[in-house]
Amino acid sequence: MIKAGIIGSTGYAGEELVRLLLGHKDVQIAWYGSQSYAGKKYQEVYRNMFQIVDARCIDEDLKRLSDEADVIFTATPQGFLASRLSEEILSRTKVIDLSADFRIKEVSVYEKWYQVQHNCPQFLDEAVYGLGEINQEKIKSARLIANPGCYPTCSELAIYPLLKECMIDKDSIVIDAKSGTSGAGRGAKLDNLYCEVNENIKAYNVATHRHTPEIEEQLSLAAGCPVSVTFTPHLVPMNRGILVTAYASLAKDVTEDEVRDAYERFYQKEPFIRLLDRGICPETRWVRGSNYVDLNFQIDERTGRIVMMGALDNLVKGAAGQAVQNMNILFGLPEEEGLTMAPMFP
Ligand SMILES: NC(=O)C1=CN([C@@H]2O[C@H](COP(=O)(O)OP(=O)(O)OC[C@H]3O[C@@H](n4cnc5c(N)ncnc54)[C@H](OP(=O)(O)O)[C@@H]3O)[C@@H](O)[C@H]2O)C=CC1
Ligand SMILES: CC(=O)N[C@@H](CCC(=O)OP(=O)(O)O)C(=O)O
Repeated sequence: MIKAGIIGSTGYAGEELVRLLLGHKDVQIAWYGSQSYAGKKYQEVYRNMFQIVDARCIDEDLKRLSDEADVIFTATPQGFLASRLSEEILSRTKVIDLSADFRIKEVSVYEKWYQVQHNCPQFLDEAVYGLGEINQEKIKSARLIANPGCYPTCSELAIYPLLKECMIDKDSIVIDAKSGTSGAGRGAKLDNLYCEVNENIKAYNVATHRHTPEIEEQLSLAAGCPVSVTFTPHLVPMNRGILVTAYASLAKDVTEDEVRDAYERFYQKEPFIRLLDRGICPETRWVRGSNYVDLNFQIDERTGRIVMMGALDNLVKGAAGQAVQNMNILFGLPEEEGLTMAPMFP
């Protein structure tokens, strides 16, 4: 049995981790970390866990907790892990971080976009970007995994094969993305009140969203040279889900079959990527509660552009599901273990 500890178990991403790990046959949750609910029963924080989880939340030092877990998930705000990680911790346990602390290799880029000081730059080189579809081999032997962001996961998976195959002009990429409100976490914020979100859709953090450098770094690795993108997120009135619609100019004459071949070649062995049938657009409702990413594309012959589309559940493939997928790869388990649930509907 793998003993797992969760710091930030009371947040939305943390709770989704709890839900998934409870259904994982090779995992036992060793402790439920929380600052504000320390001493309280987890089932009192999340009533869906009534008669399922009897444990109380604990607020303990990460170093001490690392003795009691084979893997620690940190589902905590930006800066938390980077201010506590040490060689001692990494020599005792694997760490899968759901925050952005170790996703971006350049400290100055991280500090500029996240507006926090990075307190642990010595582990940035070692951290592996946990996108299993692209970095599976590196993940296998990692000690520290930087779980990708929700928007970046969807954007990168939709665009990656076509950039890698030089089918699109790297300077022409525009990403329009939409997210449900759980993407903003459980903490009380004015912008996320029912009346602010319901019956509304808005763009936010236009040209300044902190996921931009993460997407650019990963797409640059695919292209083999610097790539910059225009990334615009939108908040939509639903609980879960991310929809990406990305546009780029075609770099050469390609047919629909050639583009489809590229996606199929890249993702043929990937259990969580579903390339939809021709003409079917991804929809968030068809992936909800699952670790699937639905992808498709459409060539616009008239403008010489291609539209690349993706949908995922931000709390599953965009956060906790991807973290469990990474844990499976790290511990040599089948990648799908504990993640084979079908999407829920309605
Ligand atoms: N929501 C999403 O869709 C996604 C989230 N993420 C990332 O996952 C992380 C968690 O996000 P999310 O669950 O949405 O956020 P929430 O605000 O819902 O939860 C944050 C969690 O962090 C804990 N926490 C806050 N401050 C501290 C602290 N100083 N020390 C220890 N624990 C602390 C809180 O615990 P408590 O209050 O009990 O102490 C809570 O459990 C973030 O880094 C986020 O960016 C990544 C991808 C998608
Ligand atoms: C709707 C909403 O507010 N979404 C969040 C998603 C951020 C997130 O999940 O944080 P990571 O950087 O750890 O991926 C946002 O736009 O900030």
